[in-house]
Amino acid sequence: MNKIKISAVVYTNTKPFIYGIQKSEVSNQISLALDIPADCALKLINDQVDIGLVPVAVIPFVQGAKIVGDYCIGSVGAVNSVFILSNVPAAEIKTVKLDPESRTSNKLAEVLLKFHFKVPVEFKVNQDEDCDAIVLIGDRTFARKSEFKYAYDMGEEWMKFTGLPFVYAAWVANKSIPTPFIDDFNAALKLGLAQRQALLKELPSVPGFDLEDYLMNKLDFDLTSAKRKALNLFLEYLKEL
Ligand SMILES: C=C(O[C@@H]1C=C(C(=O)O)C=C[C@H]1O)C(=O)O
Repeated sequence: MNKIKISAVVYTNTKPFIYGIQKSEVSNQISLALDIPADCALKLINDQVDIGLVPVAVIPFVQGAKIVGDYCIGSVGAVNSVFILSNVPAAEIKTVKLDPESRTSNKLAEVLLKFHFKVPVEFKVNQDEDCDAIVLIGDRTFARKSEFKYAYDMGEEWMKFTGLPFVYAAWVANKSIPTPFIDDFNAALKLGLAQRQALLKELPSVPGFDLEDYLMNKLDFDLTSAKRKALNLFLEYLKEL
């Protein structure tokens, strides 16, 4: 049988899922690549993979997109790895440099600055530009908050704005995948989440960053109905940008 091709996020936030997959039989049916989120998105859109842990902002661009399984990369309030970092308060931000590795959080920054902070801002993709603020996600944010006067945690700001949790990335298929595979895959994800303490013992510590709090408390992996509601609301806001 052909293997199911999967692209998953290379950051620490996805390690519980990878741990569960590697410890499960289903790994024999998978060809797994670890990519930055922007590349997970590209691979799923271009049909180079069958399933991706993709930034939710790209779901409208995936033909035949179907969310699979019961898990995601999400948070209920602060996530501690998705930031607008700045030396001026939000009200004074005029230019923001986007994170080339991100697709969701770049758009979340646009939504929050326009509808929550209500400041008109110019967004730059050129990494050489000098800006008032930057969007930064993933492991590159670990222990970097204190370098800036203001660190807006976008999970926390979204919660203040909408009263809802948030979904950054979801497992999305671009074609019909056999249900028995999805069931086994979902069970592997669940196993990995249940074994986060064992995983933490294997991960190198990060000075100035509480990895246990991040994986056990800040990240919230259950794709609940409140998170699905938040996802639909976020996709609606994207149409208003
Ligand atoms: C919580 C995070 O969620 C992520 C943010 C993403 C994005 O902004 O496009 C995509 C995948 C996730 O890795 C993070 O990377 O810190």
